[in-house]
Amino acid sequence: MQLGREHWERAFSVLERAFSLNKACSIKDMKNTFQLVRNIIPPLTTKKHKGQDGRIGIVGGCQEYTGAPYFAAISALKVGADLSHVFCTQEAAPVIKSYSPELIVHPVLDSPDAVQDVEKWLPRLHALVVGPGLGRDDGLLRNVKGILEASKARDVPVVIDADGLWLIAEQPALIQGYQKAVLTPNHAEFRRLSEAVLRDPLDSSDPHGAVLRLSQALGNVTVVRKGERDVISDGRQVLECSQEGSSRRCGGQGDLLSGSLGVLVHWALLAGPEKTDGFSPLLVAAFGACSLTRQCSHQAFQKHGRSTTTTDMVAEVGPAFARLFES
Ligand SMILES: NC(=O)C1=CN([C@@H]2O[C@H](COP(=O)(O)OP(=O)(O)OC[C@H]3O[C@@H](n4cnc5c(N)ncnc54)[C@H](O)[C@@H]3O)[C@@H](O)[C@H]2O)[C@@H](O)CC1
Ligand SMILES: Nc1ncnc2c1ncn2[C@@H]1O[C@H](COP(=O)(O)OP(=O)(O)OP(=O)(O)O)[C@@H](O)[C@H]1O
Ligand SMILES: [Mg+2]
Repeated sequence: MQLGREHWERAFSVLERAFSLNKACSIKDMKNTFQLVRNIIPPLTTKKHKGQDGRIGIVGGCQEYTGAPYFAAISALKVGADLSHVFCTQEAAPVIKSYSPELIVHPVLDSPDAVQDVEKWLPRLHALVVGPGLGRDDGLLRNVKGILEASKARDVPVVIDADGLWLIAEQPALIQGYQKAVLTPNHAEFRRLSEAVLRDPLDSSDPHGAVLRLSQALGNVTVVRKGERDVISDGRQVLECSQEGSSRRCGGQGDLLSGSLGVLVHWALLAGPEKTDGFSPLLVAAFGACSLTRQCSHQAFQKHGRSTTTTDMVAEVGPAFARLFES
């Protein structure tokens, strides 16, 4: 299909808004970063079997929070994963199952055998997203510590979000130097993490530097600081994503981001650095998830305005993905 001038002008302005690398970057660089995300997306063919495009696990879901793991898990499927597992507490499981028949739900997180119960699934999972709706119960966090250690031992990529970041702020050594980890803190989580790791009050005058320093202090773990602009760093490079989103700040948008990122991390690592042109695959995956989440927010807000909720954004994942990465 021939794309018209208007399409390219619109795409160009999206790219301009969406990308900057350490403040200095050319238009070519901007186009390239979206192109790098496109490069990691596996083609849809008739030759694949179920599971090949992603088997993602979400660790979270407790008495108080059932929406967060649902949003993360359903977003992973909508981005293009084949199977999405949720490992949650016993009482959260029937609730999460009832939201969607598409999710595989394991009521194991508060069992005495939680670590073994999750560990036996690890060889079949491509990435874990740890934290959405986990809560801060000491017993659950002890189990999650064991799950993280088992994931590292098996080289499983992990995205750590929400209450998973509470655990990392308490015990940064758990993730120190693990090259297949991405942390996705919001405003409060970033402050907590940064002050715990760097043992200094957060310098709010230098948002790029603050993310760079945290990533370096954690041994080049990739950090995505969400906010008005998302700042992403692997301790070597800094990317900023300011794709147009919306002014709605309803809960759950970060869960959509972390679930999407679980899939993109798997795709990026599978594609390898030759497809990401010298950028770390995890940086490219993170840029993809940030721009996708913000585009979902933008599209949902255009339809629903102030009443926009995360469910409306989930419905936009397919169209937003196609618009950003497949047009
Ligand atoms: N439907 C659900 O089940 C949801 C559950 N959630 C879960 O709720 C738990 C707690 O997550 P929270 O994100 O509330 O974490 P926290 O309990 O650390 O709270 C963060 C606080 O920071 C404030 N804040 C956020 N952005 C700010 C900014 N820019 N400036 C100043 N203050 C700011 C928020 O109002 C909130 O009070 C997690 O397990 C999370 O996954 C959320 O994901 C939202 C949806
Ligand atoms: N002020 C803002 N303007 C535009 N987009 C924003 C703003 N703050 C956050 N976002 C976007 O909203 C999404 C979620 O970020 P947020 O900081 O709300 O995460 P969160 O608090 O973890 O969400 P959740 O409620 O799922 O836990 C990200 O894509 C981020 O880019
Ligand atoms: Mg969150």
